[in-house]
Amino acid sequence: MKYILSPSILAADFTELGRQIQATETGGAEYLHFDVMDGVFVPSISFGMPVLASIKNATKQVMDAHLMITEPIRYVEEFVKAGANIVTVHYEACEDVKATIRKIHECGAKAGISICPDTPADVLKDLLEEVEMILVMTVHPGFGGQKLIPETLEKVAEIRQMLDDAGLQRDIQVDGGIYTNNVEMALKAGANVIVAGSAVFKGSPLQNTKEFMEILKRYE
Ligand SMILES: O=C(CO)[C@@H](O)[C@H](O)COP(=O)(O)O
Repeated sequence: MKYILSPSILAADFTELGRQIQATETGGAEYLHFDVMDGVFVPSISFGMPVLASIKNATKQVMDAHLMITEPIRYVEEFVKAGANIVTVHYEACEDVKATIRKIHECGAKAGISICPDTPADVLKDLLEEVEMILVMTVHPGFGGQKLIPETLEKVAEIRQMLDDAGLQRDIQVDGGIYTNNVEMALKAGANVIVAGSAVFKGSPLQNTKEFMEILKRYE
């Protein structure tokens, strides 16, 4: 299994964005995470397609868009056009989850499905085969800089078991409150794609990325 770091630019210094993204790429982060918030599904508003479009040609990283928006099917095509290679939508935000996943694939992107901390893992049972990635939120979505909720990692283990039982190889992403001092808890539970915002962008993004990558390499 591949272990990947996906730095969330939500925590970046936007006056230094290009340089900071470059630093994470140099440090070994293969993905770049975009936390898109609409002020409806989550209480905060972040950024949208123009930000992805302006970054698209500035990095070779896989553009990993996490849509924390209501009825994301409405915007899938625009996010893929703006450069998203992976589009992750929330189970709780979709009226028709399967149609939304289909739309992502029709647009040419990989599909991820995400669940909030209070949503049980078994809602995903019929969806695991349909997606390339499952995102288990380790904080309540809406803001960066929160503390990881340890119980969410039990769901990571449960989903990895469900995947193994079904003979499926899928990525499991975790997002929220992940630092170098707790990332191994997530890796041991079965996650292999790590989102980190504050832990990467506060201080030196290059050094922080390298520290994460050293840990991830031990699990390869
Ligand atoms: O997606 C969200 C919140 O909705 C965040 O969890 C960020 O993507 C990660 O932020 P840190 O907790 O790493 O600062």
